[in-house]
Amino acid sequence: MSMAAENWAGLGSAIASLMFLWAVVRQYFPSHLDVYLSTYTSKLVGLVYPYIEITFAEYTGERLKRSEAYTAIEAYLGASSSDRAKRLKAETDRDGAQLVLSMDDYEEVTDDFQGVRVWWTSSKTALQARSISFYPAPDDRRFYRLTFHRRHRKIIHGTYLHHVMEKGKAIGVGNRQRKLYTNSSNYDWYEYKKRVWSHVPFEHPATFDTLAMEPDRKQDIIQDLLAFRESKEYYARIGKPWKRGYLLYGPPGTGKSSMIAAMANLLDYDVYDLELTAVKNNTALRKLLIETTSKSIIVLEDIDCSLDLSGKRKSEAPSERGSEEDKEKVMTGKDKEESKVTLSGLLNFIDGLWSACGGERLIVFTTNHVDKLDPALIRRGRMDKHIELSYCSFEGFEVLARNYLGVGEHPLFESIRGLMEEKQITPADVAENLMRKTVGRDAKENVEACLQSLVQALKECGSKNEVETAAATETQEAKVDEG
Ligand SMILES: Nc1ncnc2c1ncn2[C@@H]1O[C@H](COP(=O)(O)OP(=O)(O)OP(=O)(O)O)[C@@H](O)[C@H]1O
Ligand SMILES: [Mg+2]
Repeated sequence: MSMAAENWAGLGSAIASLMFLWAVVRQYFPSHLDVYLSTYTSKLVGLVYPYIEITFAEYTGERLKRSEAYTAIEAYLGASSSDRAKRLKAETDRDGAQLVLSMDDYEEVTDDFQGVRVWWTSSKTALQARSISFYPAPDDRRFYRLTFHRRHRKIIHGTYLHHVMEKGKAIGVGNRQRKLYTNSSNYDWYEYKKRVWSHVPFEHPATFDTLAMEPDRKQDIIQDLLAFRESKEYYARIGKPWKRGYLLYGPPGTGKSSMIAAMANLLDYDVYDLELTAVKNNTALRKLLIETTSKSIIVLEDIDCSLDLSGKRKSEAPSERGSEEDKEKVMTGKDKEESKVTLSGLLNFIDGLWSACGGERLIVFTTNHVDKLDPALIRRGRMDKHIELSYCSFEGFEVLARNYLGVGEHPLFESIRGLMEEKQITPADVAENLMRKTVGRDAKENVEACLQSLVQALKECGSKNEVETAAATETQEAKVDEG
């Protein structure tokens, strides 16, 4: 089969050369005859050349977006051809973090699938010089061409192409460098459009193992996240967009941001850090959401500070289902100049009205003052899981001691347990005390010094009762002021 196929392929290229000659000659024909001629030539070629070709161009349509099919084929061929193709090209990925191999231009590789042989070639056509354009364009149009015998048409259309896409996408996901996106406006000249998100590689090292938290709660969150990731069919069946909202609340330094990084590392997701105060209005907010990709966590940190979302809507707008106008009115408060994102805009954002474009997104809010948020914002269905991150417990301390000092027990642990029961200290403060004190000191001495410093810090901390009384007085005073 292979020899015969090679012969046919040779014949194919001879015919292609003839066609090229023909194309040159044809220019001198009157145009109405030209249409007939092209139809008959393709029919003639079809009779003697039993191969079918499919072309996958790198850019389609308005050339704004790289074709997904092309990217998947590139990854598929890159992985499967690297030991077969004679010429490969190596490029660093966009962040320069790793080398990606792919077939060089004009290279051909064969692929066998369920007993069927196909040929892939990579090629490019040079673009004609453009008139002066605002956006610089690349000089070439690249494409992959798949050639196969027409008797295999069914298997190629039915299963092979699907196999290539699935495999290519999986390889692409495995290869990718995860990213941390932020919403600042900048132009990306190479993608010919204004990008709403800019990104850097995401390299936060926090994991659930390094997070100080009670083991049961930690396990519960991990299970919840993993279940979410595997629930594509489930969400489709119950008719909900495949997304889940998390509200993380608690005092500063209790690990909210660290937990988000741990979530991203656990699920292998990208992170979109949405700075709400930099978003001009609801339309801009929608655009941002549309531009997010799946397998990502969209984070809104310190939501109580980002906007005046402090439950005013409740007192001014009579019901949660108040008219759109009511909602708009309330949120465009004092900061008109800075951001005109309204509460209803934000609610729509969360409800995923605009997330028709694929699923698998987590939305995470963090706040220090959960009581200040509008209940509509954090009701179940919007923020499905509420997680309180609080002062460090002894169990939390044990995690930190293992991480920072590599010790699971020590004579000082007992007094630390006692102190922790009555004092309030944040995990951030505990962590700070457990940081290595001096370089070169012997490990045992260092452990001792760190734990002593923690004991000292605990002694200086406010006791739980004192802190609670102070907080209550503060709230009381605030209420009197408002009154
Ligand atoms: N639960 C925790 N487990 C491990 N480390 C923690 C934890 N909480 C805080 N830390 C340490 O303290 C530092 C600050 O924590 P983080 O930024 O996560 O706090 P936060 O809750 O987001 O605070 P803020 O409300 O001010 O944003 C982290 O770099 C981390 O090292
Ligand atoms: Mg934080």
